[in-house]
Amino acid sequence: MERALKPVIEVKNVNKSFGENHVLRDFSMEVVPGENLVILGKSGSGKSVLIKCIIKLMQPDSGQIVVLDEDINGLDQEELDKLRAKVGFLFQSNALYDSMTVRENLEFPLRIHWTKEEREKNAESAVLEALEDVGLLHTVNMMPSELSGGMRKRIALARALILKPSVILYDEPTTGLDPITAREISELMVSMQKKYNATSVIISHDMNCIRITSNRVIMLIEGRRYADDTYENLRLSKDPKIREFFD
Ligand SMILES: Nc1ncnc2c1ncn2[C@@H]1O[C@H](COP(=O)(O)OP(=O)(O)OP(=O)(O)O)[C@@H](O)[C@H]1O
Repeated sequence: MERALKPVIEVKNVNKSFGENHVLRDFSMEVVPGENLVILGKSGSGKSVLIKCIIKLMQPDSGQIVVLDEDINGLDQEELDKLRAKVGFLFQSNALYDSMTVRENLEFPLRIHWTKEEREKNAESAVLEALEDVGLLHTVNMMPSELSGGMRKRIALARALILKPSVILYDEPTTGLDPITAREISELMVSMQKKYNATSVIISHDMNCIRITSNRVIMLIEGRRYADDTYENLRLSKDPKIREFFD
């Protein structure tokens, strides 16, 4: 019998509370190589808390998280930095530096994770390739303030991809965009996943984005994994809690 693919991310029995607010309740999931997994949940259901725990911007109260074979709880800062080079993160806010050009924004991860020699040799071609990937080569010397919301999102995506991560985490990638731009970004996410053969975890409640990007959807309700299925099967579900997202 063929062995199941080894998960890229394993979240095991994670709990996270803020005072009386029990956000994640014994939450577990596995993400396998090459899939685009969407975490769907209402506002305030704990999606961002989960993704922050995965990248160790936040500490769970209990449970275990393993990313690319590393139990992240046991990592020191240096090991964590190494792991983060393999995990791209697209923030909801884009988190671009307004005082830096597009080129400087894209060089930022290289400054953290590459040596001076590596940067001198490869930074320019990496920046240009990442910009070409997202169709914005001509913006290399522009400031983020000169770009539209959709363009800023593309630049943030280029920056998340520049180190060619094996895992990409997307926090509500289409929030705040008009429907046409949102669709373009969703399609770009799929083509980037194909080009780099990355594994993606996407937090979203944009049903169109989920339809375009997902291979599988986990529904987070009251801190638990309420459903775990394809978009199409969930769309056909008669469960009222699931229907709420589609109707
Ligand atoms: N640092 C924090 N301190 C206290 N409470 C927090 C903190 N971060 C998140 N929370 C709480 O955890 C719950 C889940 O928040 P989270 O941001 O994960 O929601 P979400 O599902 O991502 O929502 P949205 O779709 O609106 O972004 C909320 O009740 C929120 O108030």
